[in-house]
Amino acid sequence: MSAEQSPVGKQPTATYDSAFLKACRREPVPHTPVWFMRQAGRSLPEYRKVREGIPMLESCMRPELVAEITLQPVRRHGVDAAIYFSDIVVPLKAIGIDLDIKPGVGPVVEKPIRTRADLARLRDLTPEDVSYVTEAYGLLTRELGATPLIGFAGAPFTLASYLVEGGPSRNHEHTKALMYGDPQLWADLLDRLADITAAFLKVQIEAGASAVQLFDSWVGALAPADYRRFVQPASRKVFEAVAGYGVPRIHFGVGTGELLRDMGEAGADVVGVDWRVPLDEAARRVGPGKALQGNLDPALLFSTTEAVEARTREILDAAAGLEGHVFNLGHGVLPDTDPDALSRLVEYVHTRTAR
Ligand SMILES: Cc1c2[nH]c(c1CCC(=O)O)Cc1[nH]c(c(CCC(=O)O)c1C)Cc1[nH]c(c(CCC(=O)O)c1C)Cc1[nH]c(c(C)c1CCC(=O)O)C2
Repeated sequence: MSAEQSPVGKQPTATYDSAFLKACRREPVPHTPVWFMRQAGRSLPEYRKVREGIPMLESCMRPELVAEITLQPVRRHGVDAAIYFSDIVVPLKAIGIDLDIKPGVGPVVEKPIRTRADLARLRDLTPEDVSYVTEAYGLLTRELGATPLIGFAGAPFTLASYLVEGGPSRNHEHTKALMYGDPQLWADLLDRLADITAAFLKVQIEAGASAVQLFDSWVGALAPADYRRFVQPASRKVFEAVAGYGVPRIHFGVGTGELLRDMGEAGADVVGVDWRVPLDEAARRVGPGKALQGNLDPALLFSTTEAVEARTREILDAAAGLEGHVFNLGHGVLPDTDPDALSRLVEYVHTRTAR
């Protein structure tokens, strides 16, 4: 399929032919593409500077600021893709859920969603609710040239966890109580969230996202049979809703070694892997027809350059037989990471894999 025939029709041929999108499509690449989850913000001093005095959610609603923060890691590290600067709770805020992102804590929901009556608070998302997103994508696609821009959303389970718990949770007790105790209400909640998430991804693709990643960060808390029964139908609904656009769909979660096949089967083209499962083993678990993304332990970046490079070589060796590989960390960049360690890593992967 050529760029001109691309169902989205907006992305330039050079973007379509980028190493990142080729790897996602399992085509031959000039070098292994690299980007980092949570590359925008967090460890960069230039990020802290532009964010000074501006609350997180407010910064997500200012198109010029969003564009600047999204571009910072591309300029600094030379990564092969940009990820749109936002947060997984932005679409929930946009439909009027009373939540905030507390520094050092994460998303906090004033009145958690736990009853059937609460479901009514989850109304449909329209493009007008997130017009600032469309505007920021417009600025970004002009600036980025051939560098693809990844759109993203939180998956229904991970969003439900924040909504039901009222904030970050280690054990997801309220979430699981609802899931096992009232399976019909749970299914209806996840279905609502699937519609909101799908609508939010559509806005991003129509505004110029070249790929999308669905973050199910906390779904590793579930056993495979429960994942298939309680979560997979909603995640599948999201992936199916955007299938027609033809942009690669990436799916990622932490601690999901036992769920990799099921998460792929939910409808992903690329399966994200954390550092607990080697990529060759992950490929056996996922099965044919999908690319993999991963999987350097983000904490390793606090070690020596030699240690980072030795482990990176092991990852690239394990990935050598894959149909497609996008190099990434096994979870997001940690806030105290030395930005130079990230730049060196990009350079190292590019040099090692140049063909
Ligand atoms: C679970 C999750 C969240 N948000 C996100 C996930 C999935 C990825 C993952 O598993 O890490 C996704 C996310 N959040 C943010 C991005 C930006 C784009 C990127 O660089 O990847 C992305 C992709 C910005 C952010 N999201 C948040 C910040 C920090 C807010 C601040 O600066 O005050 C940023 C830059 C806040 C946030 N938002 C969330 C948490 C747990 C926290 C607090 C912890 C933290 O500080 O990182 C929820």
